[in-house]
Amino acid sequence: MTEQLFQTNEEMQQALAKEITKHLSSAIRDRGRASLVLSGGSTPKRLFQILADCDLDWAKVWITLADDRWVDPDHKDSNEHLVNDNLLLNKARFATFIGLKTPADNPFDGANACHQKLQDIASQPFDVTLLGMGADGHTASLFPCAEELGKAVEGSNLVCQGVVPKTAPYQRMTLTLPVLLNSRALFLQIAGDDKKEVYKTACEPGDEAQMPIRYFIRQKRVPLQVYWAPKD
Ligand SMILES: O=C1O[C@H](COP(=O)(O)O)[C@@H](O)[C@H](O)[C@H]1O
Repeated sequence: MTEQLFQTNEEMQQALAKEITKHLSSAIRDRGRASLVLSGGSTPKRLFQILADCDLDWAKVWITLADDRWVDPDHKDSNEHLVNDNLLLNKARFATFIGLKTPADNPFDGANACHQKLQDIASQPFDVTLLGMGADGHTASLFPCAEELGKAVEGSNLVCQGVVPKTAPYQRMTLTLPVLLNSRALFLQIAGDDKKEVYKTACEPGDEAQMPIRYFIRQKRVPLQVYWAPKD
């Protein structure tokens, strides 16, 4: 695991964009294509805007989400909406985006169709996975105390799992822990002093199910690269 602390939020966003682009470029060079798994929330918006202008053969890049709220893709709280509005523009408009939302009424009914859509992503293991973290220690939509957490971290035949958080609004779809860890590079992007404290607590001993980010901090499969900066 590595930790990088930046003086400003912009420095972090620029550094992370450079690092992600480097991994995607190597993947394209070595395997002819690349895959990128993104998180939503407020923290990565600027990163997406920077990435949208990065020089990369975006037509060879497949993008999906670590999780999304089960709302229409044009809803203001949809992670798909965030990606559409901030990343899939300019140079990055040639990328192939596969969202998690389906027309089903809820993520449980939508799980099979979502699983099928994700089979189309052209490069697995994922080349880059970007995680965020909530104030309750959730990451992706692996929420503490959610009934579905056990299934989502143990994995099954499905790559995704419907979740009803007890600590946040909206039903969600999340990629499962084994699928998220099936990545060549894994980044955790967090901003603000409050999140730094949550992260410090997560690094201490304690139940993983209480702070699911611990599954990623403690695993040995792929080094977790932590990027932190003030909110600005
Ligand atoms: O609910 C979510 O929140 C987390 C963190 O969001 P932020 O606003 O604190 O940056 C995010 O990682 C996750 O993808 C999203 O669904």
